[in-house]
Amino acid sequence: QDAVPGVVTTAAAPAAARPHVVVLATGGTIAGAGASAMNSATYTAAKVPVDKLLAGLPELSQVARVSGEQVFQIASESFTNDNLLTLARRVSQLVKQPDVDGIVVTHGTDTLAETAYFLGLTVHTDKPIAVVGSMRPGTALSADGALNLVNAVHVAASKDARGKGVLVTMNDEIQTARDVNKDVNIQTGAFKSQWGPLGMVVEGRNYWFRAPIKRHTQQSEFNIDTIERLPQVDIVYAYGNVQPTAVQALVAGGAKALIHAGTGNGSVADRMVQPLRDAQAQGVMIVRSSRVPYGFVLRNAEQPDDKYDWVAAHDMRPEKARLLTMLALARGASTSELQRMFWEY
Ligand SMILES: NC(=O)C[C@H](N)C(=O)O
Repeated sequence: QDAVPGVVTTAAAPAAARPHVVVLATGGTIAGAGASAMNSATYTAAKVPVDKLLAGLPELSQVARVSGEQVFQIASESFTNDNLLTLARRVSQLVKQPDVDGIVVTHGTDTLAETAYFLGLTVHTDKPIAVVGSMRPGTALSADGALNLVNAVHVAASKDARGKGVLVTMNDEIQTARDVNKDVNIQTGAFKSQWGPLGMVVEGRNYWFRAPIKRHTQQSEFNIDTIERLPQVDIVYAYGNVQPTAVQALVAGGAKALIHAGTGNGSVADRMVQPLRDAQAQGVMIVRSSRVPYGFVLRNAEQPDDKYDWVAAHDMRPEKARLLTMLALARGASTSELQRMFWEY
């Protein structure tokens, strides 16, 4: 292939010189199987073991030396904090090995963006980490997992992906873990970022158009190697006629912080303000995010954050705000430190 400035392909390298990529499999639809080829949405996730997934893709050997590890075999809606810690610790161990050049994590798409963001916040490396899933099981017509996985291995094997943090490779796009979210619950073009993808991966070449600006991996103040536990942080959802029942139950259940998924610009219903302040009086940090997927929550707009000592989650979706807040609390961060983190990560 002709050289293209800023573009790297690994496809032509001799076998011994090919980069070593470890595929850590966690389950999801990319390891799913349905009853018939017509079942694109009705199937069982987390069925196919990683060895079988890799054996079904001889194309991978053109891209990298690939080894697989089955870390979990679960649908990603069932991911827990313990799963996050176990996975991040394994990634952190592997990236320290000189014989490992990049990591791929195969994952269900439901919480893929959360795990990818968590890895980007906690694993210190400049080696590429590509998180990938599929919207259709491998048994379906036009299954998307095979190409998504080949693309992920290619990105993880690429020198030009180094230092860009954790990347998500779905539907030929390369997205930064921080910005990407699952925004469509059916269809292969499900992952979107309101700030746009970083680039595309097409036929074994990466095409980059931008780079992440926020702190991640090597510049992160969080480090999985020193995190023992994650404190309980929960989410309360806003809607018409909302009542304080959920807030009170979550506080009673031991929440150390609550992410309020408000309406509009992180708005809080008048009858919810006092219950949230009562929770705060019991030591629970309050973070204002929004159930609206795009835009961002402005500090002191809609609610007086300075006066109440509340934190604005900026453009973080509630579920990602939960992850940053857990990591902040694990470090004993104050509300002003957590606010700084929302601007920086
Ligand atoms: N497409 C998928 O992977 C969805 C599945 N529920 C999962 O997250 O495991």
